[in-house]
Amino acid sequence: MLNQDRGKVVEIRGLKKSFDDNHVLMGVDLDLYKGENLVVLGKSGSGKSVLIKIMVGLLKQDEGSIRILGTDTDGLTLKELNKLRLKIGFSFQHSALYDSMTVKENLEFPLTRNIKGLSRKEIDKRVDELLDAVGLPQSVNQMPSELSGGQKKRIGVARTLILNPEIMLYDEPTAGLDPITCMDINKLINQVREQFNTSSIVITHDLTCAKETGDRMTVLLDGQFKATGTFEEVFAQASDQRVKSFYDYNFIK
Ligand SMILES: Nc1ncnc2c1ncn2[C@@H]1O[C@H](COP(=O)(O)OP(=O)(O)OP(=O)(O)O)[C@@H](O)[C@H]1O
Repeated sequence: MLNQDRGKVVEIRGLKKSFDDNHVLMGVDLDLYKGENLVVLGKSGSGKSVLIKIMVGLLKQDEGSIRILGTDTDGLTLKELNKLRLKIGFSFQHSALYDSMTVKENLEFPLTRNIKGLSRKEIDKRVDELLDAVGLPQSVNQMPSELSGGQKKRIGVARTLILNPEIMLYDEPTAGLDPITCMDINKLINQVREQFNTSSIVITHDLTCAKETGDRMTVLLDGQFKATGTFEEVFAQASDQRVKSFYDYNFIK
């Protein structure tokens, strides 16, 4: 079945955001379909993180509407917004693990904070499931400082998944990693989609990551999406010279 036939989990229309004279988003439309990985490409400073932060309510848009899992975010009370947020997993660029906690404690933290009354056995089971899913069961008692960059990303993904989100937002998942580890993380993103039935937005400027993980991609340029489609549609048929040059800089021909 085509992803488009499964319905939308995110629908953004006419999103605008400026910081004084810095007009970052200037009328952005975005659809995320159930079960797809959508890649948002854009150079540094183009507004990718601002878009994601608005989606999870960390920033407020100036104009435009956001519909997530059938709910319009505008006008929600804080309680309603927090409930919706639990269905969105935000995997931060720098993993955002707590340095003073073990891997197990890092994973338990969002679980016990958001779901009351879980037994010790249930918590341990969920932590074990997630560590297995990201291939790091042996790291359960390690401290973040003992993990490699790629391992930290995996634990960050496990921690994001622990609340069973329907939507995953990956912010620069391969930033700062060597090419082999990037490949592993790309595989993990695809595996997470299959195993946890998530729909995902992957924010990146890594074209290999985009090609490996994206069913569709869209390029953020000058505050708007300039091209949307499959990797081939966006880059082979690009009419915008800046979209083309984005490709040329990433791939040595
Ligand atoms: N809270 C803020 N206050 C003022 N300006 C901001 C704020 N957050 C972001 N900006 C500005 O918005 C623009 C887009 O920033 P953003 O972090 O979204 O870029 P990005 O595309 O994610 O870049 P990168 O790939 O480097 O992370 C930048 O010019 C940045 O300075």
